[in-house]
Amino acid sequence: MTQKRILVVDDEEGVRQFLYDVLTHEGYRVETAVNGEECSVKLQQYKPDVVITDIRMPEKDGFSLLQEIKSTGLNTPVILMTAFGTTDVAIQAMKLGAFDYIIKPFNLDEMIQLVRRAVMQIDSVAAFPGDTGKNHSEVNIIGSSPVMQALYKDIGRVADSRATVLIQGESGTGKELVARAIHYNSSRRNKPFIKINCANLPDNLLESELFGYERGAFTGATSKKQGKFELAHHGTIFFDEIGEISLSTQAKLLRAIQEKEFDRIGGTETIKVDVRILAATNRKLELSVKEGGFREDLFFRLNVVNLFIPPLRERKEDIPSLVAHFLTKYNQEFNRQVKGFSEEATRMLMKYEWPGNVRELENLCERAVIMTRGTIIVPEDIEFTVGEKKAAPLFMNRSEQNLPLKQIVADVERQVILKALQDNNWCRSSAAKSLGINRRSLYAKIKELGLE
Ligand SMILES: Nc1ncnc2c1ncn2[C@@H]1O[C@H](COP(=O)(O)OP(=O)(O)OP(=O)(O)O)[C@@H](O)[C@H]1O
Repeated sequence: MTQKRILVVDDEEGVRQFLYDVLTHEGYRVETAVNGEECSVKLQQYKPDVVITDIRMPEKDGFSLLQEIKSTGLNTPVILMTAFGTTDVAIQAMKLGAFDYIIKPFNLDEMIQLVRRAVMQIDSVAAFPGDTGKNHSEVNIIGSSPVMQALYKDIGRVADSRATVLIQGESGTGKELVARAIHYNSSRRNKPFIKINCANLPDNLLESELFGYERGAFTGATSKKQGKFELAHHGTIFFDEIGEISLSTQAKLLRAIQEKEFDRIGGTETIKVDVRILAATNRKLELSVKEGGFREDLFFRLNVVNLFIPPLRERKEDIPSLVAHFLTKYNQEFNRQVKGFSEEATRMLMKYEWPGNVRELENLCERAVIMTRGTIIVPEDIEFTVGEKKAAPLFMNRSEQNLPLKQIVADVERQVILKALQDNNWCRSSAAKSLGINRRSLYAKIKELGLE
């Protein structure tokens, strides 16, 4: 077997030397380059089987190098190294066709395994479309746990394909965020991303939402209406809670997906569309298929690629970065300067099981930013939706703090409204109903209290 050649590119001498020693010891022929320019020259001269390159380098960085290699049609696997494992870097790396990326400081065995895999797959590396545009991701997915890193890689891999993706995960794990990340990292990014929530909509309404209708199609159809399928032309349509649709709508949806065409309700003309389909569910759809509640053929159509987002309790190491992200977000929104959680409060966050996942954590942070008196959030400011610790009634806390009555009332209103919105899945009309006020009053309160 011929000795495989590895080219290591890094502007840091220590890293070059280290990889040189380790990989030579593993039996590879190793060559090094100090920057992207030198690498370009060595690619020609040396024809490496695998390239390992740092991302951040002056002038020509790892991404440019990767693009250069891909644009010449070479199948050489490129392993990117970075000290910053952000979502964007991960998605971009995989999207541009990196074999993999590794976060510094890395573990020796991890790198050796990676190189072995790259060498083994030299001739079968998947070719990725070389989108040279900048990353338009408008989606900030936080979390650097191994499972989330793997997810970013998958997003990068599937983004630019037309493949239908089924995103599975418990409620509040970030399925919609992932759907948006796929759209904004695809070539459809400048076209519409249309979401349709399949839950809570009766059949006829869902169908008219999806396919639109002609004037006079039914009582009340006073003018023609375009459906979401038409509106999403050239873009992406995202079916949230797909597991909730009835068997009869499933049949119509299957036709639209399969044939890429449909009829408006009451219409005679067949409309052709080009849409990318993404769907999400917090149910085990496989189970619904078995039980006869979900069509197997539709399931297979949707489940071309399956992405699973693990619940937050299985990736608690992501909590600190999520908390930091939400504190920044809500400090800005409510013009507060909350610095963080006290030690005890942090312990509570890490101990809790998060049945409502990231959404629950976000709501907790939002509420805590609003409610805390100081700049550090203490256990009293924390209220879990389910379990652990129930905060003392807010009114008691506030009145004991000698605050002006107006502020106490506003704080209480804020808390009660937030809770009602949360309990009603952020549906304002249901929240208004549960609060016993009309929708308009709720809107006015939301505005007045800065909860928009
Ligand atoms: N990894 C993450 N980083 C930052 N924000 C997140 C993350 N995951 C979820 N969120 C936030 O949590 C909230 C819930 O996320 P999202 O709506 O995407 O969840 P979901 O799984 O689609 O929920 P559901 O099943 O209830 O529709 C959103 O406000 C989203 O921005």
